[in-house]
This record gives sequence, structure tokens and C-alpha cells, in this order.
Amino acid sequence: MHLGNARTALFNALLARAGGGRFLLRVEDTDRDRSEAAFETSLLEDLRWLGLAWDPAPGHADGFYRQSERAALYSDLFARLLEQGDAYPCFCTGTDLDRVRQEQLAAGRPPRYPGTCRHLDPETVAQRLDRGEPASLRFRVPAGETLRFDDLVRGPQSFASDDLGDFVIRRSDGTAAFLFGNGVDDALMGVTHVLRGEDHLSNTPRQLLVQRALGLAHPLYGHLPLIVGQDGAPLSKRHGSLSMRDLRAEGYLPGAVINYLARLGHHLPDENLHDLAGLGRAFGLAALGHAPARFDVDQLRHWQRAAVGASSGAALWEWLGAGVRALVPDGAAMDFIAAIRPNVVLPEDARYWATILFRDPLPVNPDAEAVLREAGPEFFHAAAAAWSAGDPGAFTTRLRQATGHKGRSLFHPLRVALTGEADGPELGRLIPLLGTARVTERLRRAGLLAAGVSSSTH
Ligand SMILES: Nc1ncnc2c1ncn2[C@@H]1O[C@H](COP(=O)(O)OP(=O)(O)OP(=O)(O)O)[C@@H](O)[C@H]1O
Ligand SMILES: [Zn+2]
Repeated sequence: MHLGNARTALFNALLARAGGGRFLLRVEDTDRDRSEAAFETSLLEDLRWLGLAWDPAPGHADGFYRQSERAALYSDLFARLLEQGDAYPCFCTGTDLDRVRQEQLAAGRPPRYPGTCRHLDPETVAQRLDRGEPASLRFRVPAGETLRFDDLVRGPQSFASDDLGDFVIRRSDGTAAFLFGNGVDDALMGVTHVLRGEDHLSNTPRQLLVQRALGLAHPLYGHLPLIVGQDGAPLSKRHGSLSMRDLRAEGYLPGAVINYLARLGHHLPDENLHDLAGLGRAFGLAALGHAPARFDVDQLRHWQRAAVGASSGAALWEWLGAGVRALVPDGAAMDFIAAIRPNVVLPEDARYWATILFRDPLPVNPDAEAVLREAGPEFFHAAAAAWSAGDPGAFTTRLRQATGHKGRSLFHPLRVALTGEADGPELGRLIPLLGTARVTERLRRAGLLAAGVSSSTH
């Protein structure tokens, strides 16, 4: 899943919670070329990671539906549509259809099935089927109708049936096409509300037709603007990036992702970090937006920061990963977490601070060296003396008294000497983590650098 289809799943789950409904999972795996067991596994993994638990599907051990297990049921429905004259076999090959499409496009017309097989006489059809000619099944769209529905997001919609063209409901390999399986299953499963991306808008009149022909109820449909990437193109599997898998691997927390997505194309009344229940209480169809939403990494990082802030120390310790944990001395785990928490968005930031705190020698860049020189060697000699006098709690007070430096002119060079950085976690929390020996050594080295002794000679 990417952020786009994750948001679709989230909004459906939230709508179910907000409205006392159920959130169903149906794996649409009838397209053999595009369905692999691994895709299903990773889909389930992504949903679980996001915390989007689906309500159990009656009679299904895994708790969800799989269209590949419903072939017999679809088969009956195909037979009914054929019998009613609402469907007919189509023998056109991919090449035939491509050629027509090219001609239509060249003539400036929208591509549409030209109806080649619509009026084949029953005998010809029977003969061609007997010969084993591959055939798909097309839905016979009634002429001259206006199809209307009230979109939950976009309001009243209408489509001319003449613009639709007869569409494939069963592929030539016998499997149910997306339009058919999806529309029919929603009706059969008692689905009342469908939220999906607006790339599906033009499917809706077709699905309404199929449902009507089979005497099935229609769900209510709502079509959401797609989320676009930095390049302006809608996120998609092919687009590649921003997959749940990648975000998870980078260390984004599920709470950050759902809080970010719940505000993408949906207005929430507050800026608090919520769990799913809280987001569900605040979710409403009236708060859905109509403009395309652009992915904004800064917003995602904002919610990530909030989610990190709300995580327990133990959870963050796990989250950092084994590589970072190995850098932190025994017993210092929770103090390390407490110190760096405000400065960490992703585990790589924690790695950065762990390296600074617990690895020697500390790299000193030219900017840092300039700060040390400006403070001068006397400052660091005084600092070393203040430090070696014991009682770390009184260290900076003693240094202030000894040097007359206070505020930034005291803490800035001290921070640079101890961390090599101009900014970072609270110094009072870092000093105990560094430990006596390392503080002593870093002050000594800062004194040398401040005196102009090149960093390569000691
Ligand atoms: N960029 C997007 N923004 C918002 N919703 C999206 C986006 N892309 C897909 N969706 C919605 O997510 C749901 C699942 O879509 P689907 O898995 O077909 O998306 P996809 O990744 O674009 O697929 P593909 O890349 O195979 O076209 C649908 O409701 C679809 O409309
Ligand atoms: Zn045909």
C-alpha cells in the first residue's frame, strides 16, 4: 500500500467507526496476472501495521473475503445476465480493440467499445464458442438513459449511458472483471457506504447498471480527490515511493501516518494526536475536502514528531533498532531516550546522537572549530578545572563564576566542545550521558583546538 490507498482504507475504517458500521476487507484477486500470494500478505501486513483491523467476515476463517473463492457465485450471475439478455459474449481480440481505439482517438473521439459483437446472431455465437474461440462477456448498456447518483463527497452526478460503451464483466479466461466483482460483491455483502478514489468515479454508473440488472441494492458511493506526489502525479503502485513498507522501514510510526492521513482531504477540528478511536469520533463525511491533496513530507514529519513524543520510553528503545541500541552503554537507555526524544524524528536521528555521545573521537567541523577558537583556550582550561572539581551539578555555575561567561556565550562553546554541534538536546541531560572521562577528554581537546593546534596532531 501507498499513502493514497492507505488513506482510502483509513477513511472507510473511520466512517465505519463514526457511523457504528463495520469495516470489511475484501481482497480482489481475480486478475491472475496481477495477484500473487505475496501481495495479499503485504496488504494484510500494512493494514495491521496501521492498526486498521477489519471486522470479521461471517464464515471466513481469516476474517476477510477473497474474490478468488467466489468464482461459482459469479458464474451463476453471469448465466443470469446472459439469459436476461443483459450480457453477451465478445470475441474481439486485444489487437482488434487496440485498432479501434487508435482510430477513435485519431478521429478525436473518446475510445469506446464499438459494439462489434453486440448483435451477433445466437447461432454464430454458439458456433464460435463451440470452436473454442476465446470470448469475454460484456454488459449490454441500455441506450439513451441518464444515470444519476448522489455522491457522498461530490454531490449529484449524472452520466449518459450512451457514453459508457458495453464493458467487460468476465475476462476471456473466465474470471470476473474488477467492475463486476467489485460492484456485485458490495451489493451482496450488504455494503452501505463505499469511499474510494475519484479514479473510480466513471466506474460507478457501470456498477449501478450491473446491480440494477441483477436486482441488487446499491451502496452509497463517495469519491475522494487523489493524493498527488511532489511531481503532481497521483500516487500509485507504479509511482513507487511512499509505500507503507518504505515508511515503516524508515521508522515512521503508524500513529503518525494515520494522523497525517486523517487530515489530508479531511478537516479535523483540532491539532491533537489521536488514536483511531479519537479520529473516528471526529470523522465526518461533511468534513471531506474536494481539492486534490499534495503529499507534504513536512506535515508527515510534524505528526511523526508528535507520535514520537507520545511514545513510551520502552517503545522508542525498541523502535531505535539494534544498531542504535548497541551504541548506547548499558543502563543508559532511558536517560538517552529522555535526552534525545525532542530532537528525534526518525531512528537515523537517534543514531546520529548516539554516535556523537558514545563514539570517539568526536568529529569537529570547521564551523565548530571557529566557535572554539573564538571562545579561546582559557575558557576550556577553566571548564576543565570546573569539571575536575567534582559535583557535576555545579559544573556550569562554577564555570560561569570562573570565566564571567553566561547564557549563550557560556553554553554555546561548551555545547560545541562536547557535541561538535551548535544545537541539540538539552546539555544538562547530555553531560551525564557522556560521563566523566569523556567530558574531561573533550574539554581538553577543545582547549587544544581553541589554541590553534590542528585537529590532526592529537
Ligand atoms: N493517489 C491516490 N490518492 C488517493 N487514493 C488513491 C490513490 N491511488 C489509489 N487510490 C485509491 O485507493 C484504493 C485502492 O486503489 P488501487 O490499489 O487500485 O490503487 P493504485 O495503487 O493506484 O493501483 P495501481 O497502481 O495498480 O493503479 C482505491 O479506492 C483508489 O481509488
Ligand atoms: Zn467484441
